[in-house]
Amino acid sequence: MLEIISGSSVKKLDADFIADRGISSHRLMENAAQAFCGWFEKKYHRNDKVGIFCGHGNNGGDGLAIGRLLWRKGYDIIVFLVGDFDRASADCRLNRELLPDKLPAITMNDEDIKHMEFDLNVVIDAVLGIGVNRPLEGNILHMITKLNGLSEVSKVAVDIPTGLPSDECLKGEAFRADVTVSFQFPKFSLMFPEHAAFVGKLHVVNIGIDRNFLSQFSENKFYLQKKDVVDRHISFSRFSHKGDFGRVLLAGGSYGSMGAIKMSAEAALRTGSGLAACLVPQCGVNIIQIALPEAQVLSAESENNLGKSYPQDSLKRFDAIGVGPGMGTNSDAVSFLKDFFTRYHGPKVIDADAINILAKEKELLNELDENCVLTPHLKEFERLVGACTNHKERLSKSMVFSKKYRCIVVLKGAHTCISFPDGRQFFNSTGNKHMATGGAGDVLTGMITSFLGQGYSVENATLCGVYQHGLAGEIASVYKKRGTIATDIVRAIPKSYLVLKID
Ligand SMILES: NC(=O)C1=CN([C@@H]2O[C@H](COP(=O)(O)OP(=O)(O)OC[C@H]3O[C@@H](n4cnc5c(N)ncnc54)[C@H](OP(=O)(O)O)[C@@H]3O)[C@@H](O)[C@H]2O)[C@H](O)CC1
Ligand SMILES: [K+]
Repeated sequence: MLEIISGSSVKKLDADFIADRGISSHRLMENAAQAFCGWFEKKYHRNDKVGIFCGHGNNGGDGLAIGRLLWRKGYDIIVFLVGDFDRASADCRLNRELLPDKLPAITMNDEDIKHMEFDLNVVIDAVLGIGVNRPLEGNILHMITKLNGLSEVSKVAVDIPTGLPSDECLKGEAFRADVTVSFQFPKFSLMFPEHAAFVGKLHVVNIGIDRNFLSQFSENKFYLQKKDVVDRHISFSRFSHKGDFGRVLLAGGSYGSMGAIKMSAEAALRTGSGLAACLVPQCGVNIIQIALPEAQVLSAESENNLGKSYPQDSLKRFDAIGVGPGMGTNSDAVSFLKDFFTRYHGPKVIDADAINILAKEKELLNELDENCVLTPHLKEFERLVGACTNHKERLSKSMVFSKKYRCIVVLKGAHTCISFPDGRQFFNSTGNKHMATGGAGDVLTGMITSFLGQGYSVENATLCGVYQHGLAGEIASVYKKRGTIATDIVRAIPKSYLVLKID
């Protein structure tokens, strides 16, 4: 499991690692540069014109080493020196000395920055890394603003885009990367949705600091990747029957919002549930039966919203229940939820309007069962806990909430964060902007509910559900791009199993 460690600890981590392994800091920088180049070579051609913008700290040192290595491999490289090289760090200075004489290196003063026309296909940003300690200004600000304005240029940030603090929210300007190649682990602030436009795609390369070593610096924050979920899946045998794959119920829907519960139930079936049923108000019965013939339908007595009268006794048939999608928040829906909380104490996912009801009726929070899963998007979460000034605050409040109510909070968004009551937070690595579409959350509810019904522990169900939902979104959007809709994500769930090599 890849740790996310705060930037303030990285200096100590580097120093301890170097001392422990008896290597030089220059060697570690060389490892970082090699790892970057290994990634770069797979993406870019030797006839691309590559400009590497280097500052005077170790991030600049990385950039200079990258320049040397790529130049040796035959890339067309120009190095631009941006910063105060009289104050260069030791490894930056050494890498500057190691630059081959024939490799052009141009010192940029403010006039050059203003007037220079860049004829480049690729810009590599190695001006500042995690050492940034104030908003950009002067030369560096002008340089970064100019680079951000270049069009039809591929922009790559080394470790972290220049200007982004590693653990805080951005104040001022930063480099807007298409891709950020971060060393060893993603820096915490790369997980913030406010920074998505600066980070671009995130890629993490290994620079040789092993997991065991990193774990000494653990801050209980983890980056959730493919290898972390594969072993969490249950294998079923050829003798498995419908019951083994779990019976789940999705409760919700209201007049005009029946699609939400249909998508949740369909997602549960595509995730592998042996049986999925929908509990809907009367107006939804025919809709669900026609739209999703594989689902059973249970009807509440009321016409347009779930209400207090519904087939209560049938709840015990289900191995897991997802509640909330399309449910509405009127008084009928509130009385349904209150009744449901008193009757069903099995594994459950609480989403959408069920969360909105919790936000309105705060005393209901005390009825939450230990280990229930809440899946708010950012707005729903703030309705629950109050307005937050930024994502860092949201993340800290979601941890506090999870500990207080002993529940699992899935804070949805780019790098969905899953908080567990023991203080661990997992940040998802899958998914993309094309998943920001109505109904995507209903699909996630169906998937997590399905895994709970299949007998996964709540931890495994949540981590597998979030990871695979993002993966299905990536698969769905390969050709559909911004035309991707939630049912495309549902249809891509089977293929996500193929990618994970799970049958
Ligand atoms: N394990 C790893 O991840 C490794 C990372 N490496 C790389 O090292 C950088 C971090 O290097 P560091 O030297 O600590 O920091 P920076 O390169 O980011 O630069 C720090 C210098 O920048 C000055 N500074 C800070 N803020 C500003 C600003 N807004 N404007 C101008 N200058 C600024 C600061 O000096 P001051 O005295 O002026 O405050 C520093 O001199 C990491 O990101 C990786 O890329 C290693 O290569 C290997 C291991
Ligand atoms: K950088």
